[in-house]
Amino acid sequence: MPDDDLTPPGAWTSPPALFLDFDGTLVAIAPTPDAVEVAPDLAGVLARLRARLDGALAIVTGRPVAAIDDFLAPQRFDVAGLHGAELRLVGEGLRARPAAPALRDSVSRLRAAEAGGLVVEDKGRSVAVHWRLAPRREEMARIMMQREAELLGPGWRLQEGKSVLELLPAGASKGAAIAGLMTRRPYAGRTPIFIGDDVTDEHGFAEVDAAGGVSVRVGPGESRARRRIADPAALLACLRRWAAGGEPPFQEDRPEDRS
Ligand SMILES: O=P(O)(O)OC[C@H]1O[C@H](O[C@H]2O[C@H](CO)[C@@H](O)[C@H](O)[C@H]2O)[C@H](O)[C@@H](O)[C@@H]1O
Repeated sequence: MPDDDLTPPGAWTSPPALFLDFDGTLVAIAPTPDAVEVAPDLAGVLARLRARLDGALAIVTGRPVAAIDDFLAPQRFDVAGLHGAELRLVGEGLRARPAAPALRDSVSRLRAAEAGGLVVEDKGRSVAVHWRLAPRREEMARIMMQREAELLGPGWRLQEGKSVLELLPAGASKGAAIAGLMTRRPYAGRTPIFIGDDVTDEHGFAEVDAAGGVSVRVGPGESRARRRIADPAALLACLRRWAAGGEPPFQEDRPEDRS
């Protein structure tokens, strides 16, 4: 995206609501899903930031809510999981449609075909096949997942990601998840900021742009996001400053906010 498309949004007209992706955004990409390294102060920084934002901070992720709870323990955050197919607000129970028995059959078939470094990630209400450790198996993974999508039918969709393809309930998207949260307290009436790094985050960028908010892409690559930040380490440094009482980032077109 050329620099002249990085339109400075100007000062916010209302206080911000912060929506954060997890993998590739709050933690660096790792070889496998369970190998990510969470900075020891990440959960504390997010908790302090949430207090500064009067509670208006949520994680919007492809991970299950339970995985985010584990990574950020003992803190609990509002989490839209599985690209929006799950929602759990702090102090409330998990909201999600019932797990689909047909997906169990898909997981079994995918596991039976799991070979040569492909990783099948069973997320309960969705399933992902990763080829990061076996790039030459990408085509095989795509064929397997396309077949499962056809078997499951129109209630399901495929989601592209970084060296991964996921099967999700068709209505789930990060844009819909952010739109839903923006109708609730304490998010309603605020300026939404969404920070993410991947194809699935483009739905979220579109949603916050349409709502007059701020879309921020972490790292390089084509994106509709209007702002850039170099990598998860740069973002964490920025969130630390904000949580510690510094000026909110992404209000002006500041060079340090861009890669
Ligand atoms: O929406 P996100 O929070 O960014 O989650 C998207 C997917 O992230 C994970 O996979 C990605 O990160 C892994 C760990 O770095 C990496 O090994 C993999 O190649 C990436 O695709 C996670 O495993 C998925 O469940 C999430 O949907």
